[in-house]
Amino acid sequence: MSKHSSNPRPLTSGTGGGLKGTIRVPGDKSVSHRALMLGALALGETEIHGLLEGEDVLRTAAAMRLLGGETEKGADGIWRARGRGNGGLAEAADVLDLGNAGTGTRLLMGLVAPYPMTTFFTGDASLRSRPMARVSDPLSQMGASFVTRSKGRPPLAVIGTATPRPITYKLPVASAQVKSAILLAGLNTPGITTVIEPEATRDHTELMLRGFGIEVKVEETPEGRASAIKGQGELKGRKVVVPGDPSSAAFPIVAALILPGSDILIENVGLNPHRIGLIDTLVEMGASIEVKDARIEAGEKVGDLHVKHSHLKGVTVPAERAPSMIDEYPILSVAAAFAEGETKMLGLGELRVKESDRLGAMARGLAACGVVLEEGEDWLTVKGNGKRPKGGAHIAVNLDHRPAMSFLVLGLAAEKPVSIDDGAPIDTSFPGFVALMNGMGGTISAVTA
Ligand SMILES: O=C(O)C1=C[C@@H](OP(=O)(O)O)[C@@H](O)[C@H](O)C1
Ligand SMILES: C=C(OP(=O)(O)O)C(=O)O
Repeated sequence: MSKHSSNPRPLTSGTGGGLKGTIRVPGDKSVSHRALMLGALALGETEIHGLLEGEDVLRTAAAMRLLGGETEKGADGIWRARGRGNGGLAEAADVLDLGNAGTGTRLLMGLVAPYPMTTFFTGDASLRSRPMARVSDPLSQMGASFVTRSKGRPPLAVIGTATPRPITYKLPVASAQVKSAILLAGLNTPGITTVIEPEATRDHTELMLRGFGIEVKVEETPEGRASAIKGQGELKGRKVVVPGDPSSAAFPIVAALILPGSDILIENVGLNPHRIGLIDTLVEMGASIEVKDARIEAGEKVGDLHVKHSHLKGVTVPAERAPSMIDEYPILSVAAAFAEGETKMLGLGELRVKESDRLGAMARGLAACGVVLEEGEDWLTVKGNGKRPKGGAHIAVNLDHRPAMSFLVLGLAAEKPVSIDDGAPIDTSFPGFVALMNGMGGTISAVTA
């Protein structure tokens, strides 16, 4: 049975002309969660410019308030946060409902673990099906204990510890969420907590902890990249500037590449080297994507992207690239459907445990749109013929924003319109998606009964 939100919003997209214009996408979701968590813990005021006001992030703001921090949006549009300093979280008087957000849940599980208090977590039907043992296993080694539903799924309770122990933990899966949960637990743990990752993942937590005044050392070791946090330092409020989310920019980028006549500029996109695997892959496929005015803002690399319609060729995307584009495979598989030749995407096991089974969802939905493909346990091969796919399918998105946006982008350039059963989940990461796409000439509309 498919899952949808309490107020489902069916949407459809039909073939339109090329996209034109200059746009900005909303703030980076990963950076926004972290800015609220650290800001609402730190001493003094943190100003957050460009916070993503998506549902996932607003849930983190509410959770931090329940844990004793302050987070509010000012009349000037700037978010301000203030806390009681490291070690200063208070027991939440209610369940933390993180909605659809795996990042919010897993990072907060780490943040609350080194406190002598119990914290309850729940979320929507998607979140309640996601594996959390990957986080509770290392946090148990640090002294916390857990009560969960079967297979470690939420609702769950974190029973924190008054005497946390630092650990050195080698990640069994390439996951920035697991790494971050351990580093955030290390924040209120005496001594040095170290995470070793065989494959480097996004480093927003390490960069931001440093920005707040915490000592974090990162070094390459024979076993992988080791990130070590010195616990119980003080966090000092600061100014955070959130870049545009490259995972959101991915949708207008691919839409412009597959729609003939498109020529767009996306300003102020985050270009952290651990997030740009999609851009590298699309350029290998022959995409015209030019980075302009690359600069560093508040510790993160950003730039403007000039994207023009391009003839794409199939490529092999190696498994090692997966951490740097993990959320971008749904939209890459759409680009691949318009390319000439086979695109092989390897190392996709983690896609099975996102907001939905994204590998299965993309394979089923693309096939329904007439795309020839092969699906393996952790790989997908899309066999493009250089022509636009038929489209004409109705897709159930199962509370998952990225397949939802991906299939709407496919419909913009397919032979026949594509519809999705529920566009509401898009608001978790990309509020204003439909208006932004239509403002450039896109043709996405509500399906009326
Ligand atoms: O740390 C983060 O902010 C994120 C890490 C990734 O998850 P995993 O760590 O589970 O790969 C990604 O899919 C998610 O959207 C955001
Ligand atoms: C996987 C994602 O998010 P999360 O894990 O935070 O739910 C995503 O945004 O694609």
